[in-house]
Amino acid sequence: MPPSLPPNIRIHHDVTTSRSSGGNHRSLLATTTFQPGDRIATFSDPLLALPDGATMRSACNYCLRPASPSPSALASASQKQEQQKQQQKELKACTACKAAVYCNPVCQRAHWKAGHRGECAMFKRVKESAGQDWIPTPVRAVALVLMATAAAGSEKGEGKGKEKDEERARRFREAFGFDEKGEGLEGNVEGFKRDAEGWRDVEMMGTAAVVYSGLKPEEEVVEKAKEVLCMIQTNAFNRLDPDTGTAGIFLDAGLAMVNHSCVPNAFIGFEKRAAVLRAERPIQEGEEITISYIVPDTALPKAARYEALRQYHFQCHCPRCTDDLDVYQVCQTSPPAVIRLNTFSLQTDLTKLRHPAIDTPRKVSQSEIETIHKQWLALPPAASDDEKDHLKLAQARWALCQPLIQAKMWAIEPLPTTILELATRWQTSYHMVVYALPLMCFLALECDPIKLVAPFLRWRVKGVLAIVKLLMVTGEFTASGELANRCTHEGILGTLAMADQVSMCEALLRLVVYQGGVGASEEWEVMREARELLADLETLRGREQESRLVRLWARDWEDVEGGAFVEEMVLRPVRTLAGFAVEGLEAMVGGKSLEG
Ligand SMILES: C[S@@+](CC[C@H](N)C(=O)[O-])C[C@H]1O[C@@H](n2cnc3c(N)ncnc32)[C@H](O)[C@@H]1O
Repeated sequence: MPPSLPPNIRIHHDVTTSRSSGGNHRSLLATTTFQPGDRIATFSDPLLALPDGATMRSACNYCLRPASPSPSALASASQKQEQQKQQQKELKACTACKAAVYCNPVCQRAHWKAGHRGECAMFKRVKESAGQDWIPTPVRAVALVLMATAAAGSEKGEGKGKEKDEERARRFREAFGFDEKGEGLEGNVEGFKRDAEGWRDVEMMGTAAVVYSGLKPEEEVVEKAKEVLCMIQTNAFNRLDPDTGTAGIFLDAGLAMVNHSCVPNAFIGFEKRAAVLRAERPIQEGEEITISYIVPDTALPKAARYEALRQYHFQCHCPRCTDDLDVYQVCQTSPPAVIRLNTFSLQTDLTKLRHPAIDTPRKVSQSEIETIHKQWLALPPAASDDEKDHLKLAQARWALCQPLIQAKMWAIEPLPTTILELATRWQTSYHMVVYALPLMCFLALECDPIKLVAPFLRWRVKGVLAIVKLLMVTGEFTASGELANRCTHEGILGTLAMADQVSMCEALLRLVVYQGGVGASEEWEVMREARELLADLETLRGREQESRLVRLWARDWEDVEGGAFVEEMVLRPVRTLAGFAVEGLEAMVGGKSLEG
């Protein structure tokens, strides 16, 4: 039986492409039309939804919500540690196994029924035998499947609980193809076997799952465990979002039918125990729905994308791979409907997205880009966490990126990552924090809109929030007269002195709330933070007129009065600040004098 699906999508079974021929085999098709940002389907009853080992004690093991406050994107390492301690206090551990934690008794009861009953005994066994109070997530996932399917046939239990267990076991058997009737999820077992080292891991984890489950490690059971593991590795989605502290795996047999493309028309977001599939581009009725399996690596050059896709064992033949297009070319050929959405973003110059200002005679070829990326990856990491060692690494990276810099190919990796990593470090540095602001503005204008054309994508929304947080810092420095001690660059000082930093923050926060609402949900940490900051700003007196104009713009981007205000007071200073980024970088990591 095919997996049950939410409305608006169907599974297409392509009998002409068998698994062995490397084709897509099954795919997900739209049964109606979707516009960018539309919610295509919600998958709220997954086969498996687990936090990963590292977040097992800082996120509810049922609804997967990290305890609040989640470590913010800009928190320092020590702040993050403190926040994590706080999180652990908020979550109550299962009194029996002390391994799984929950945000409330409702989640705990639900998880008991969803498989923790069997798992609880397993955690206790592992603790007693190996002194270990956690289990690697893939092993935990396989053990859950094995225990549920083994227990279902037993005589134990009765009533509703037993019925539920039987139902879970039936869904697992169908999904993993334990019944003769149907084929299960794609496992690419032969592909996994070809990678000797990877296969050793599969063997080890499969065997561990059998032993931890309390089953006899007979050959047949271990073989089954290895196959289940390959299916999980191939079909489960990683819920990783380092900024909001969420991580783990999510497996739904229906969603698992969605294939990969490096120019996807859809994307997935996670909301507690559900996955939401949304349109990134317009999708026609009958069209295949594709996502990127390798977010955020989709923007990398081809060789790096292939490396990231290795665990899926297929050769990508999407239009981008076939013609080896770079991110500028993908952006230029994006549907007008997606480009137009940037009217409500920081990069409102749509012509720039269509015709980037690359220095054509200096344009760097794809093979040169591949070489730069490879050399960049091969650079030794910073020798220590010391500022000086990080600066050395940044200098080496900046030097490697010179051809891209000369050609003004700002959005080509590894240049944006080089800038972002510096900006992220500078955000928490006493001396450099103000200089992080132009860098973040530059990324939001010159890199992110090219790499991710739809402005509602989470990465872009997060970039806008990062600017707000830096503006709040510089706003405080301005108010306390501290700004000149932290920054000597006259351009930055002048721009900030002239700017209405509060209106800038309000406008950017309204952008975050709008675009975050399209591409994510109210539950998203970034949205929660933005709403809180906005509420704080709304209490400020004496700026009713500015706030009215910002709200006019946020309600209708084409509003003449509101639009003119935001252009002058918000977008222009953001562009001016972004304009100082490259000279600042040249001075800090390129060895050129700022005065020069
Ligand atoms: C999550 S499953 C997707 C559903 C799968 N096509 C099936 O029939 O079960 C992932 C697997 O599908 C195949 N696949 C996904 N995207 C593909 C693509 N663009 N080209 C070829 N195969 C693809 C690969 O075998 C991959 O490991």
